[in-house]
Amino acid sequence: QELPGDFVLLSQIDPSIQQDLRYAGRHNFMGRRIAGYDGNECVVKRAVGAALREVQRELRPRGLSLKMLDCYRPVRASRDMVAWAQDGRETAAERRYNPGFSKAELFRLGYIAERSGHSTGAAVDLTLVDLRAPKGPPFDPSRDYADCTAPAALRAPEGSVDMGTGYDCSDAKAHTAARSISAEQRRWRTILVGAMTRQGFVNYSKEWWHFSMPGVASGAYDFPVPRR
Ligand SMILES: C[C@@H](N)C(=O)N[C@H](C)C(=O)O
Ligand SMILES: [Zn+2]
Repeated sequence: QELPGDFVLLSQIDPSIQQDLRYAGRHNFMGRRIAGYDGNECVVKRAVGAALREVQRELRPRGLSLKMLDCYRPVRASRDMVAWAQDGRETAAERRYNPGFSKAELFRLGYIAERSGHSTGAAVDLTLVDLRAPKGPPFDPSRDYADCTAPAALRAPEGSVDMGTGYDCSDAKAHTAARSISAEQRRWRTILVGAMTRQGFVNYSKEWWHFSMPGVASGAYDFPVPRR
C-alpha cells in the first residue's frame, strides 16, 4: 500500500500490537463509521511506529499488549466530528460518552480537537490488554449500557484492562490523574503512561488514552485510513 510522507502501517512494524480502530465501526461516540476510516488499520509516522514497538517489547514479558484505538486520523474525520457535535440532536447512546454535558461542548472543553494531532500521524489513542485474562463479551450495539464512568461490568465492553472509564469518556474521571478511581485502575494507568513516556511519548492530561510524540508532526493529512 502506498502511503504518503513517512507514514507506515503499524502491522508491518509490529504485528503483535492489537488494533481496534473504533472510528472504523459503530463502537464509538458517534455510533457509526466516521468519515475517512475505510479500514481498521493503524497508520502512524515511522518514528511513532518504532517507538510503539519498543513499548510493546517492554510490556510483552509482563503478559500485556498494547491495543490501538485510534492512530492517524484524516482531516475529513475531524470535520465529520465537528458537524456531528453541532447537529443539535443527541441520543442516549451518544450521551454515554459525555454524561455530564452536551456533545456541543466537547470541542470547547478540549475532549476533541478541531485540528487534531492525530492528523499528523504523531498522536495515538491506546490501552492495555492483559493477555492472561479471559476474553470478555463483544460489544452489542443494540444494548443499553451504562455510561462511560460506570463500573466496568456495566459499561460497554472494550476487551482491555479497567482504566476506570471507557475509551473516549469525556469526563473528569478520564483525566489521567483523576483521584476518583480505584488503586487498581490507577496502577494500570501508571503502567501505560510509564511505558509510553520511557519511549518519548507525552500523555494528554484530560485523556488517559491519548499520547503524542513531540518533534514528529509535519502538517496534517487527509488520505483515507486504508483497508486491511
Ligand atoms: C476524540 C479523542 N479520541 C481525541 O483524540 N481527542 C484529542 C483531543 C484529539 O481530538 O486530538
Ligand atoms: Zn487521541
